[in-house]
Amino acid sequence: MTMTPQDIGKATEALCRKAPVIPVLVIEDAAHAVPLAQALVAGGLPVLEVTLRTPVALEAIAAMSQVAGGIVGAGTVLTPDDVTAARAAGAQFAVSPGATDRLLDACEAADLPILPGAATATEAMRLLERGYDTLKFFPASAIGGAPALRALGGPLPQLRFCPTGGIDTVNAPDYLSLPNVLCVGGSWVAPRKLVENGEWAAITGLARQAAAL
Ligand SMILES: O=C(O)C(=O)C[C@H](O)[C@H](O)COP(=O)(O)O
Repeated sequence: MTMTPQDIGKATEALCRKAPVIPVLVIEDAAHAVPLAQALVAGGLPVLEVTLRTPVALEAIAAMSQVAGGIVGAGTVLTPDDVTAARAAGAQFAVSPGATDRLLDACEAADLPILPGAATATEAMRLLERGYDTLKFFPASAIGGAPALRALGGPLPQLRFCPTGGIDTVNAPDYLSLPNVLCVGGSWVAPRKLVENGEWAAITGLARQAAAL
């Protein structure tokens, strides 16, 4: 089977509409995976992105995929090999800071919906030309934040975004109020210290706050 970019856009848009925030997770200890996923899902954030930036990321994706109510994807997906590995671990979607044709070919062939990253009008236009209309805007705050994304929506109103990078509870509403934003991504709902200390109830509290944005 091969997913079309249009199928992928429908799938990622549905994921982005499930909650206002997709937690971006950097997991250092596989034992944290399940309780962390349970804590976030309990707080109302079902869609979870595990970055492929640590040695245990794939193991964490596999474990978290068993958590009821969770939809687990892989972040920092850069290459076709990452796509194969993420798929095999049970990831239901992929997120990339950017996009290459090789990466998109691999996701389409593997039936793995992807949120490809764009930071400029040209990058967004290239993705749109290929059929992708639901994108990640990265690194959101550093490239102009909500005003930049609002400005892109002028000439490119058909694109929808999940901005990520430097977003927190304070600036998230600026993004979420834009017509071209479906949800935001961010690591603030799972701070390293709380995860290390196993403070799952506190993480559920942060998730609840994020889910209400
Ligand atoms: O690794 C990736 O592909 C990413 O997705 C990068 C993340 O979007 C940022 O690391 C978000 O991090 P914060 O700025 O801490 O919220």
